[in-house]
Amino acid sequence: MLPNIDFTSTQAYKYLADHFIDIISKNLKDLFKADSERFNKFSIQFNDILVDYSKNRIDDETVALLIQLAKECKVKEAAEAMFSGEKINATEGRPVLHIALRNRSNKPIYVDGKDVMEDVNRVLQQMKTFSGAIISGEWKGFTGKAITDVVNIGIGGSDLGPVMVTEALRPYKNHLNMHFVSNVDGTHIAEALKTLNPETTLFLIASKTFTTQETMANAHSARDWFIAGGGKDGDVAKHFAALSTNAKAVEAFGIDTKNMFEFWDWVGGRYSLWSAIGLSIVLSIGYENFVELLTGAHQVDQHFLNTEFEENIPVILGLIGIWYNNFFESETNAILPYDQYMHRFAAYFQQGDMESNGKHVDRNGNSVDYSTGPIIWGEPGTNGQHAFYQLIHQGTKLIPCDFIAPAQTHNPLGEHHQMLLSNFFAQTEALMNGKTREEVVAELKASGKSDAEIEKLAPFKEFDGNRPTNSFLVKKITPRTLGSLIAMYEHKIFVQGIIWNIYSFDQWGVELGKQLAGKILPELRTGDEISSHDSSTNGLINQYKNWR
Ligand SMILES: O=P(O)(O)OC[C@H]1O[C@H](O)[C@@H](O)[C@@H](O)[C@@H]1O
Repeated sequence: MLPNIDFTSTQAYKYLADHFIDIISKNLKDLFKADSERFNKFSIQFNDILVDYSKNRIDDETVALLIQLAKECKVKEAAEAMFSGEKINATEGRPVLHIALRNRSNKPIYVDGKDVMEDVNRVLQQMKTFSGAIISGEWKGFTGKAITDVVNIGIGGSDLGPVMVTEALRPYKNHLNMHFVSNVDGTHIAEALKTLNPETTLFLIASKTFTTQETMANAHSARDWFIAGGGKDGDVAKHFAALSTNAKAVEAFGIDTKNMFEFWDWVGGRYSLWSAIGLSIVLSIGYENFVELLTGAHQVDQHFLNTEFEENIPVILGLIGIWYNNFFESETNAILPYDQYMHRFAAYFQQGDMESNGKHVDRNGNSVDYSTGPIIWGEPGTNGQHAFYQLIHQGTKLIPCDFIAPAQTHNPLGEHHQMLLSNFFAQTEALMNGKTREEVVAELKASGKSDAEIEKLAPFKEFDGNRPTNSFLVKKITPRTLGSLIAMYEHKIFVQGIIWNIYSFDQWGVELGKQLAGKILPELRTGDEISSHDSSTNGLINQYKNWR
């Protein structure tokens, strides 16, 4: 059972509310000046990842009170409930066990009396054998040629994780060309198929439920293309595999269940890249590297479960997020990787975080009167600097930012990497220090401006600073460090969901739109004028019919 505590009625929350008044008047710059140990105190190194959270609007007391909050909200007990296979996803009646998928210790984890590790290891072995045959070229297509291209057809959790990881780990990839098709917009699959040859293409139909409209439509179009390209029904087994929890639907689609890579209802879609859904990752970087990814995540799982809160990265990150969300009332959180290969990292955690904690009903079924999950967004640096950083530096909104950068690049090229990292360090420093009126004036004077000009310009060139950031300095982006980074964010989201007293592992909010689209589709099939909706929806549908 998960704890069920209103965090706003805890002692710690009350103390934090008082303490907040004290903190808002403090400037980060001064906090650094006042404490030479600040960086040492507020940074944690975990293997090859250094997490520096010292540039946050916190002091010793803030951290102590936030930790008290986590304790009062029984975060540790909740983590233990998750790790031991309790059905903590109560609205779906399921355990939450992505940690089992990367449980490299193989310590048994029981669900309804059965050790799930047997199933996990069986499917991992199946992925190893299959990927080995495809990568080596031993597996032949219907005309006897080896596979050259792999198309993962899936959406949401069955797409974003595999895309993010295969992109982030491109330096580890083999000769296979990877393609990802998610959107039901026919353009997505049409463009992907343009360059492909049915004789050498393998499709992975990735869907936990195997009922998702977008994925099924794309899968059927892929199958039609395959048949039109000379494949026979009997050849489908050589070119289609399914990654799913729904064996019946896989069979009904015509995919041999021998080519089905199973996972289980205790794996949430947005936490599934560690499962059979990761087959495209395995095909792209090889099984050994996939195991490294799992290992990196497993190490963080152990860290999260066993480390005191003071040194516990996901707990600290989660608490700092709550500090901004519920006291500073910041609404968003930017994720800014200074690594081109990580360009889908923010998109991945848009689903990871917003689908998990974008909930306004607490675990008692009541509407909450406090703010929950933040809006997650971001783009890789330095591109973001030339687009939206203006608002982060000088806008009216407080935007806590996560900066992520590798110390070593996979592409040493002249001074590129040093330039990139100089921007990373400079941005976090600038956001903290800002630029005072005196500094602006001195600079303008030095450039020869008149006093009148200086007076006019100075307000626009001033930066308040005091803008918070977390810095993640990673020795190098490898399968292992990436696995660790992802797991840190996953558990951060967990910590926050526990404190907000919401259910982080269901996603009822995606249902309504799906249901309505299901009702509207038949209306679009006819030429009749539609009048069954509100006037806006009717008007749009009828104009669409006029124009199509
Ligand atoms: O893997 P599936 O079943 O196709 O679901 C794909 C996606 O569908 C919905 O949008 C949600 O339930 C997501 O969490 C899920 O990732």
